[in-house]
Amino acid sequence: MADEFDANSKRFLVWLSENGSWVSASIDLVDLRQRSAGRGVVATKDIAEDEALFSIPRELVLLPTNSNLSPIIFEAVENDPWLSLIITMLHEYALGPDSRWSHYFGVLPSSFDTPMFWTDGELAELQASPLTKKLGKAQADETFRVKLVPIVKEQLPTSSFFKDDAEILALSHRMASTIMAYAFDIEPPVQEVDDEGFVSDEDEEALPKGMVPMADMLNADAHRNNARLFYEDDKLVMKSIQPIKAGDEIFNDYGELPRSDLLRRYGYVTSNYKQYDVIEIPSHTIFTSWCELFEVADLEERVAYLEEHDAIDDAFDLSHPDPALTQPSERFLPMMSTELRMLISALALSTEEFASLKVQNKLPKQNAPPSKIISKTMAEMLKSSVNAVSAKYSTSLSEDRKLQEEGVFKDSIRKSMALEVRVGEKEILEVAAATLQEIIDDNTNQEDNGMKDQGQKQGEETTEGEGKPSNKRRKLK
Ligand SMILES: C[S@@+](CC[C@H](N)C(=O)[O-])C[C@H]1O[C@@H](n2cnc3c(N)ncnc32)[C@H](O)[C@@H]1O
Repeated sequence: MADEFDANSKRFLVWLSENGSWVSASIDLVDLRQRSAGRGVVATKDIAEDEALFSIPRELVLLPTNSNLSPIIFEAVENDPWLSLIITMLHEYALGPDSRWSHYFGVLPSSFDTPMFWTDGELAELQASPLTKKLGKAQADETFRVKLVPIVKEQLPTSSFFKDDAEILALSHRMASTIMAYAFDIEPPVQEVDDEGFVSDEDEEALPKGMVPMADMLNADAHRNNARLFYEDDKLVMKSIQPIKAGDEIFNDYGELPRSDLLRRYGYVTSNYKQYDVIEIPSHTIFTSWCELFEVADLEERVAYLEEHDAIDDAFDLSHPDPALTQPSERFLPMMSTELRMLISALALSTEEFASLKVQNKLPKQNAPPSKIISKTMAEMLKSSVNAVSAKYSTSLSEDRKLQEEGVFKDSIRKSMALEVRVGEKEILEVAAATLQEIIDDNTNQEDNGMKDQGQKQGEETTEGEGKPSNKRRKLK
């Protein structure tokens, strides 16, 4: 097996050089399967910053416009970058040895560890991770069945290669997953930029997706990024962005992805991405917590107003706190997205304040000090939401940590990755709940002291016991 793996790597490198590419003698394509990383690129000599590592001519990029397929085929999918590239890859794959890219296919994967391909038992180990709702398998099946299958059968010159619809569907998933983990957005030779040197979002969205041989052999590992792809007129050049020592692996940048996204898109996780982890708090959970804790007569009106101002998402991310900060409110603030801050600020307004905001057609100000931005009221509501999300997982963080220590999933890379993802999410939930409790306990918050006095005047309690939302609701001023 090792022989075939190595032979495919060698054939691929020969193919590159025979087709106008250049690969530096200071790097090598190596076998990293021992640490479950497939192939990777390493430095064989010390490399200076800004040194070219390899260059690939633009014609060698596996791209719809570089194939010999008619543009009419791509118009049938409205030139969608994903679908166009899937069609191109299906066609080139079907051509077999007659494809210009056949030796490239020899180093591309035929199976994946992304959750899209997991069994129900493996998926169950993700428990309540929001990742389970993002896989979109049924939707992808539907798109492939409705849009791709008819094109492949009726318009591809290689249609006879495909045995039946099921094979087209399976290969479409394989190509889509390859694109997800390997493709690049291919910048054109000349790109229009605005006065400040930025490409417009529309132009960026419209970029075609393409498979860049060799550039996609680079693995990634959060802060270990030491190379980057540069788009030149006639070629794409990978360059070092810092000095690299002989023997070190060369890493591209896949972005600041939470481990759940790393798993969904690339089928692997490493603890180096822990810093980017997030947990989603669904907006309906926030509204439910709010209504359970407080009387908000005009919740629907507030939600409608915020929706009108595009300030409501289906869910809001919570990320890791800034441990360097000492005040709980200061620490918690960076955990919240601006959108979540906006939402809770708007919900916490009194009826009069909200009415005035509406008259001014504005959203709540976000420039108050942290202790004002996260009042006790908000902390109670957020903590109740965080607890509701935690309760959806079937095991606790300490139980999961024990499972990790015992290595219960050591024979299943997929289950152990699921465990790592859910542990990361539970860690954020735990730290969020603890920090929010600190804010609640912080009696220096003038605003909440005022509200508590008022609440007591009405003969109502605030909260019952440690972290439990009161079942007696409190009026918001
Ligand atoms: C762009 S490809 C990189 C080349 C890939 N290793 C190969 O053998 O084809 C992306 C894939 O590489 C793997 N990968 C990337 N970085 C990794 C890492 N730090 N650890 C383990 N696997 C990694 C994942 O399977 C991912 O889907």
